[in-house]
Amino acid sequence: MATEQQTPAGENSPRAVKSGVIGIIGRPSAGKSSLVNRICGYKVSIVSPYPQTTRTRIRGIYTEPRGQLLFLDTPGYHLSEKKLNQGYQEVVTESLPECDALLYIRDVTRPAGDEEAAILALVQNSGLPWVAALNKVDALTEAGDSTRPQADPAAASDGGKHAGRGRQSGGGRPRRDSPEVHAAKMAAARAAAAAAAAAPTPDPAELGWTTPGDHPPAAAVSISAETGAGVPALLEALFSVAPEGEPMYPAEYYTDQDPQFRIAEVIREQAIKRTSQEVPHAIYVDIADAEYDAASETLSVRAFLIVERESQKGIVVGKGGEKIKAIRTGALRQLKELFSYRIKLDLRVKVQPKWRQRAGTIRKITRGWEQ
Ligand SMILES: Nc1nc2c(ncn2[C@@H]2O[C@H](COP(=O)(O)OP(=O)(O)OP(=O)(O)O)[C@@H](O)[C@H]2O)c(=O)[nH]1
Repeated sequence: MATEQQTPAGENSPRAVKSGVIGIIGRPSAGKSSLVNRICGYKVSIVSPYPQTTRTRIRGIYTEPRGQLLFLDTPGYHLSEKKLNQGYQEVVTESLPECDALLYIRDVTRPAGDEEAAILALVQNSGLPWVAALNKVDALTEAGDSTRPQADPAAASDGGKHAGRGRQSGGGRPRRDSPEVHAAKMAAARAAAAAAAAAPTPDPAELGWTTPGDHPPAAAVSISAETGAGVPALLEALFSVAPEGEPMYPAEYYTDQDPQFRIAEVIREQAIKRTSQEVPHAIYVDIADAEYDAASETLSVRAFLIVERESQKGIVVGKGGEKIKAIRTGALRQLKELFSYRIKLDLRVKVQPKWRQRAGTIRKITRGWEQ
């Protein structure tokens, strides 16, 4: 199967001098997924308002002339407040053998409580080199300091998750732009993202950050995953702690997930977004087959949206098939941005009672872990 679309950084196809696995650690909602998506420039983690959406530990890969960074985006949704310390311990312990360095992300808009102290202690006790990112400085700006960089309202509306990519705006049926308009919009978005990234951020000391403990970070950088401010300085720090080495993946990869898994995730995200609250956890996507035709550069995919009950099927199919059509169209729009080749999608809904209790099915939907 063909590889996924090149990242802007991948166009340079550099000879990497640094190659590091960076474990991202931080409280739930600190902005871990937003930052990985911002750095990698493409959607890596799926985003939804429902908890426990992230079923797998998803990696983002960033390649540029300085080298390659592989990010482990640790899911935090499922950790109850009570179990938080224990949960993080497990995440850190599981991740440690794979990591060369840690990136600790702190949300500066939330007061640091015991949980933050516990996470920070784990990071320090890991013995690994680490970098601190003080995130969401744009929110402080919005609170009243006009000397600080303002959030880009366009980026703010989607949490920066679609950075640098053209998006449809407004309600109603989205219109497709002509190639010229699309190119102009992409160029404007890239320029805006570059300006935002270069915007000054406050000194961490101004935010009340003091170097903690006896294993301090290699650097502390204030950033906004949403606007991109401070992200170049953060990358500089991450490359400084990454070991020298050959790249782990080809430069054009931005995730090591299997394309079929990514397609399934995109379809699932669309289904979650477009169905009512009781359905999301009852949905999984099975890719029945996927065949690539090199001549037409087309991947033909047959996929099933699987639900547990007939009533759920009715919801997912919608009146006159409206809902499933919208899910399919929405998924195709996303996939077009993620893959360099064309994707044909045959999408159907199937009832499979109690699929959540079947070991084989569970293995299938969590296979992102096993790659
Ligand atoms: N204002 C502002 N909001 C941000 C920023 N980064 C992330 N957010 C918002 O914070 C919320 C949580 O962001 P995520 O990226 O999902 O956080 P996470 O750490 O991956 O969350 P878990 O997966 O639950 O651990 C979302 O609503 C984001 O839009 C930022 O730099 N500024």
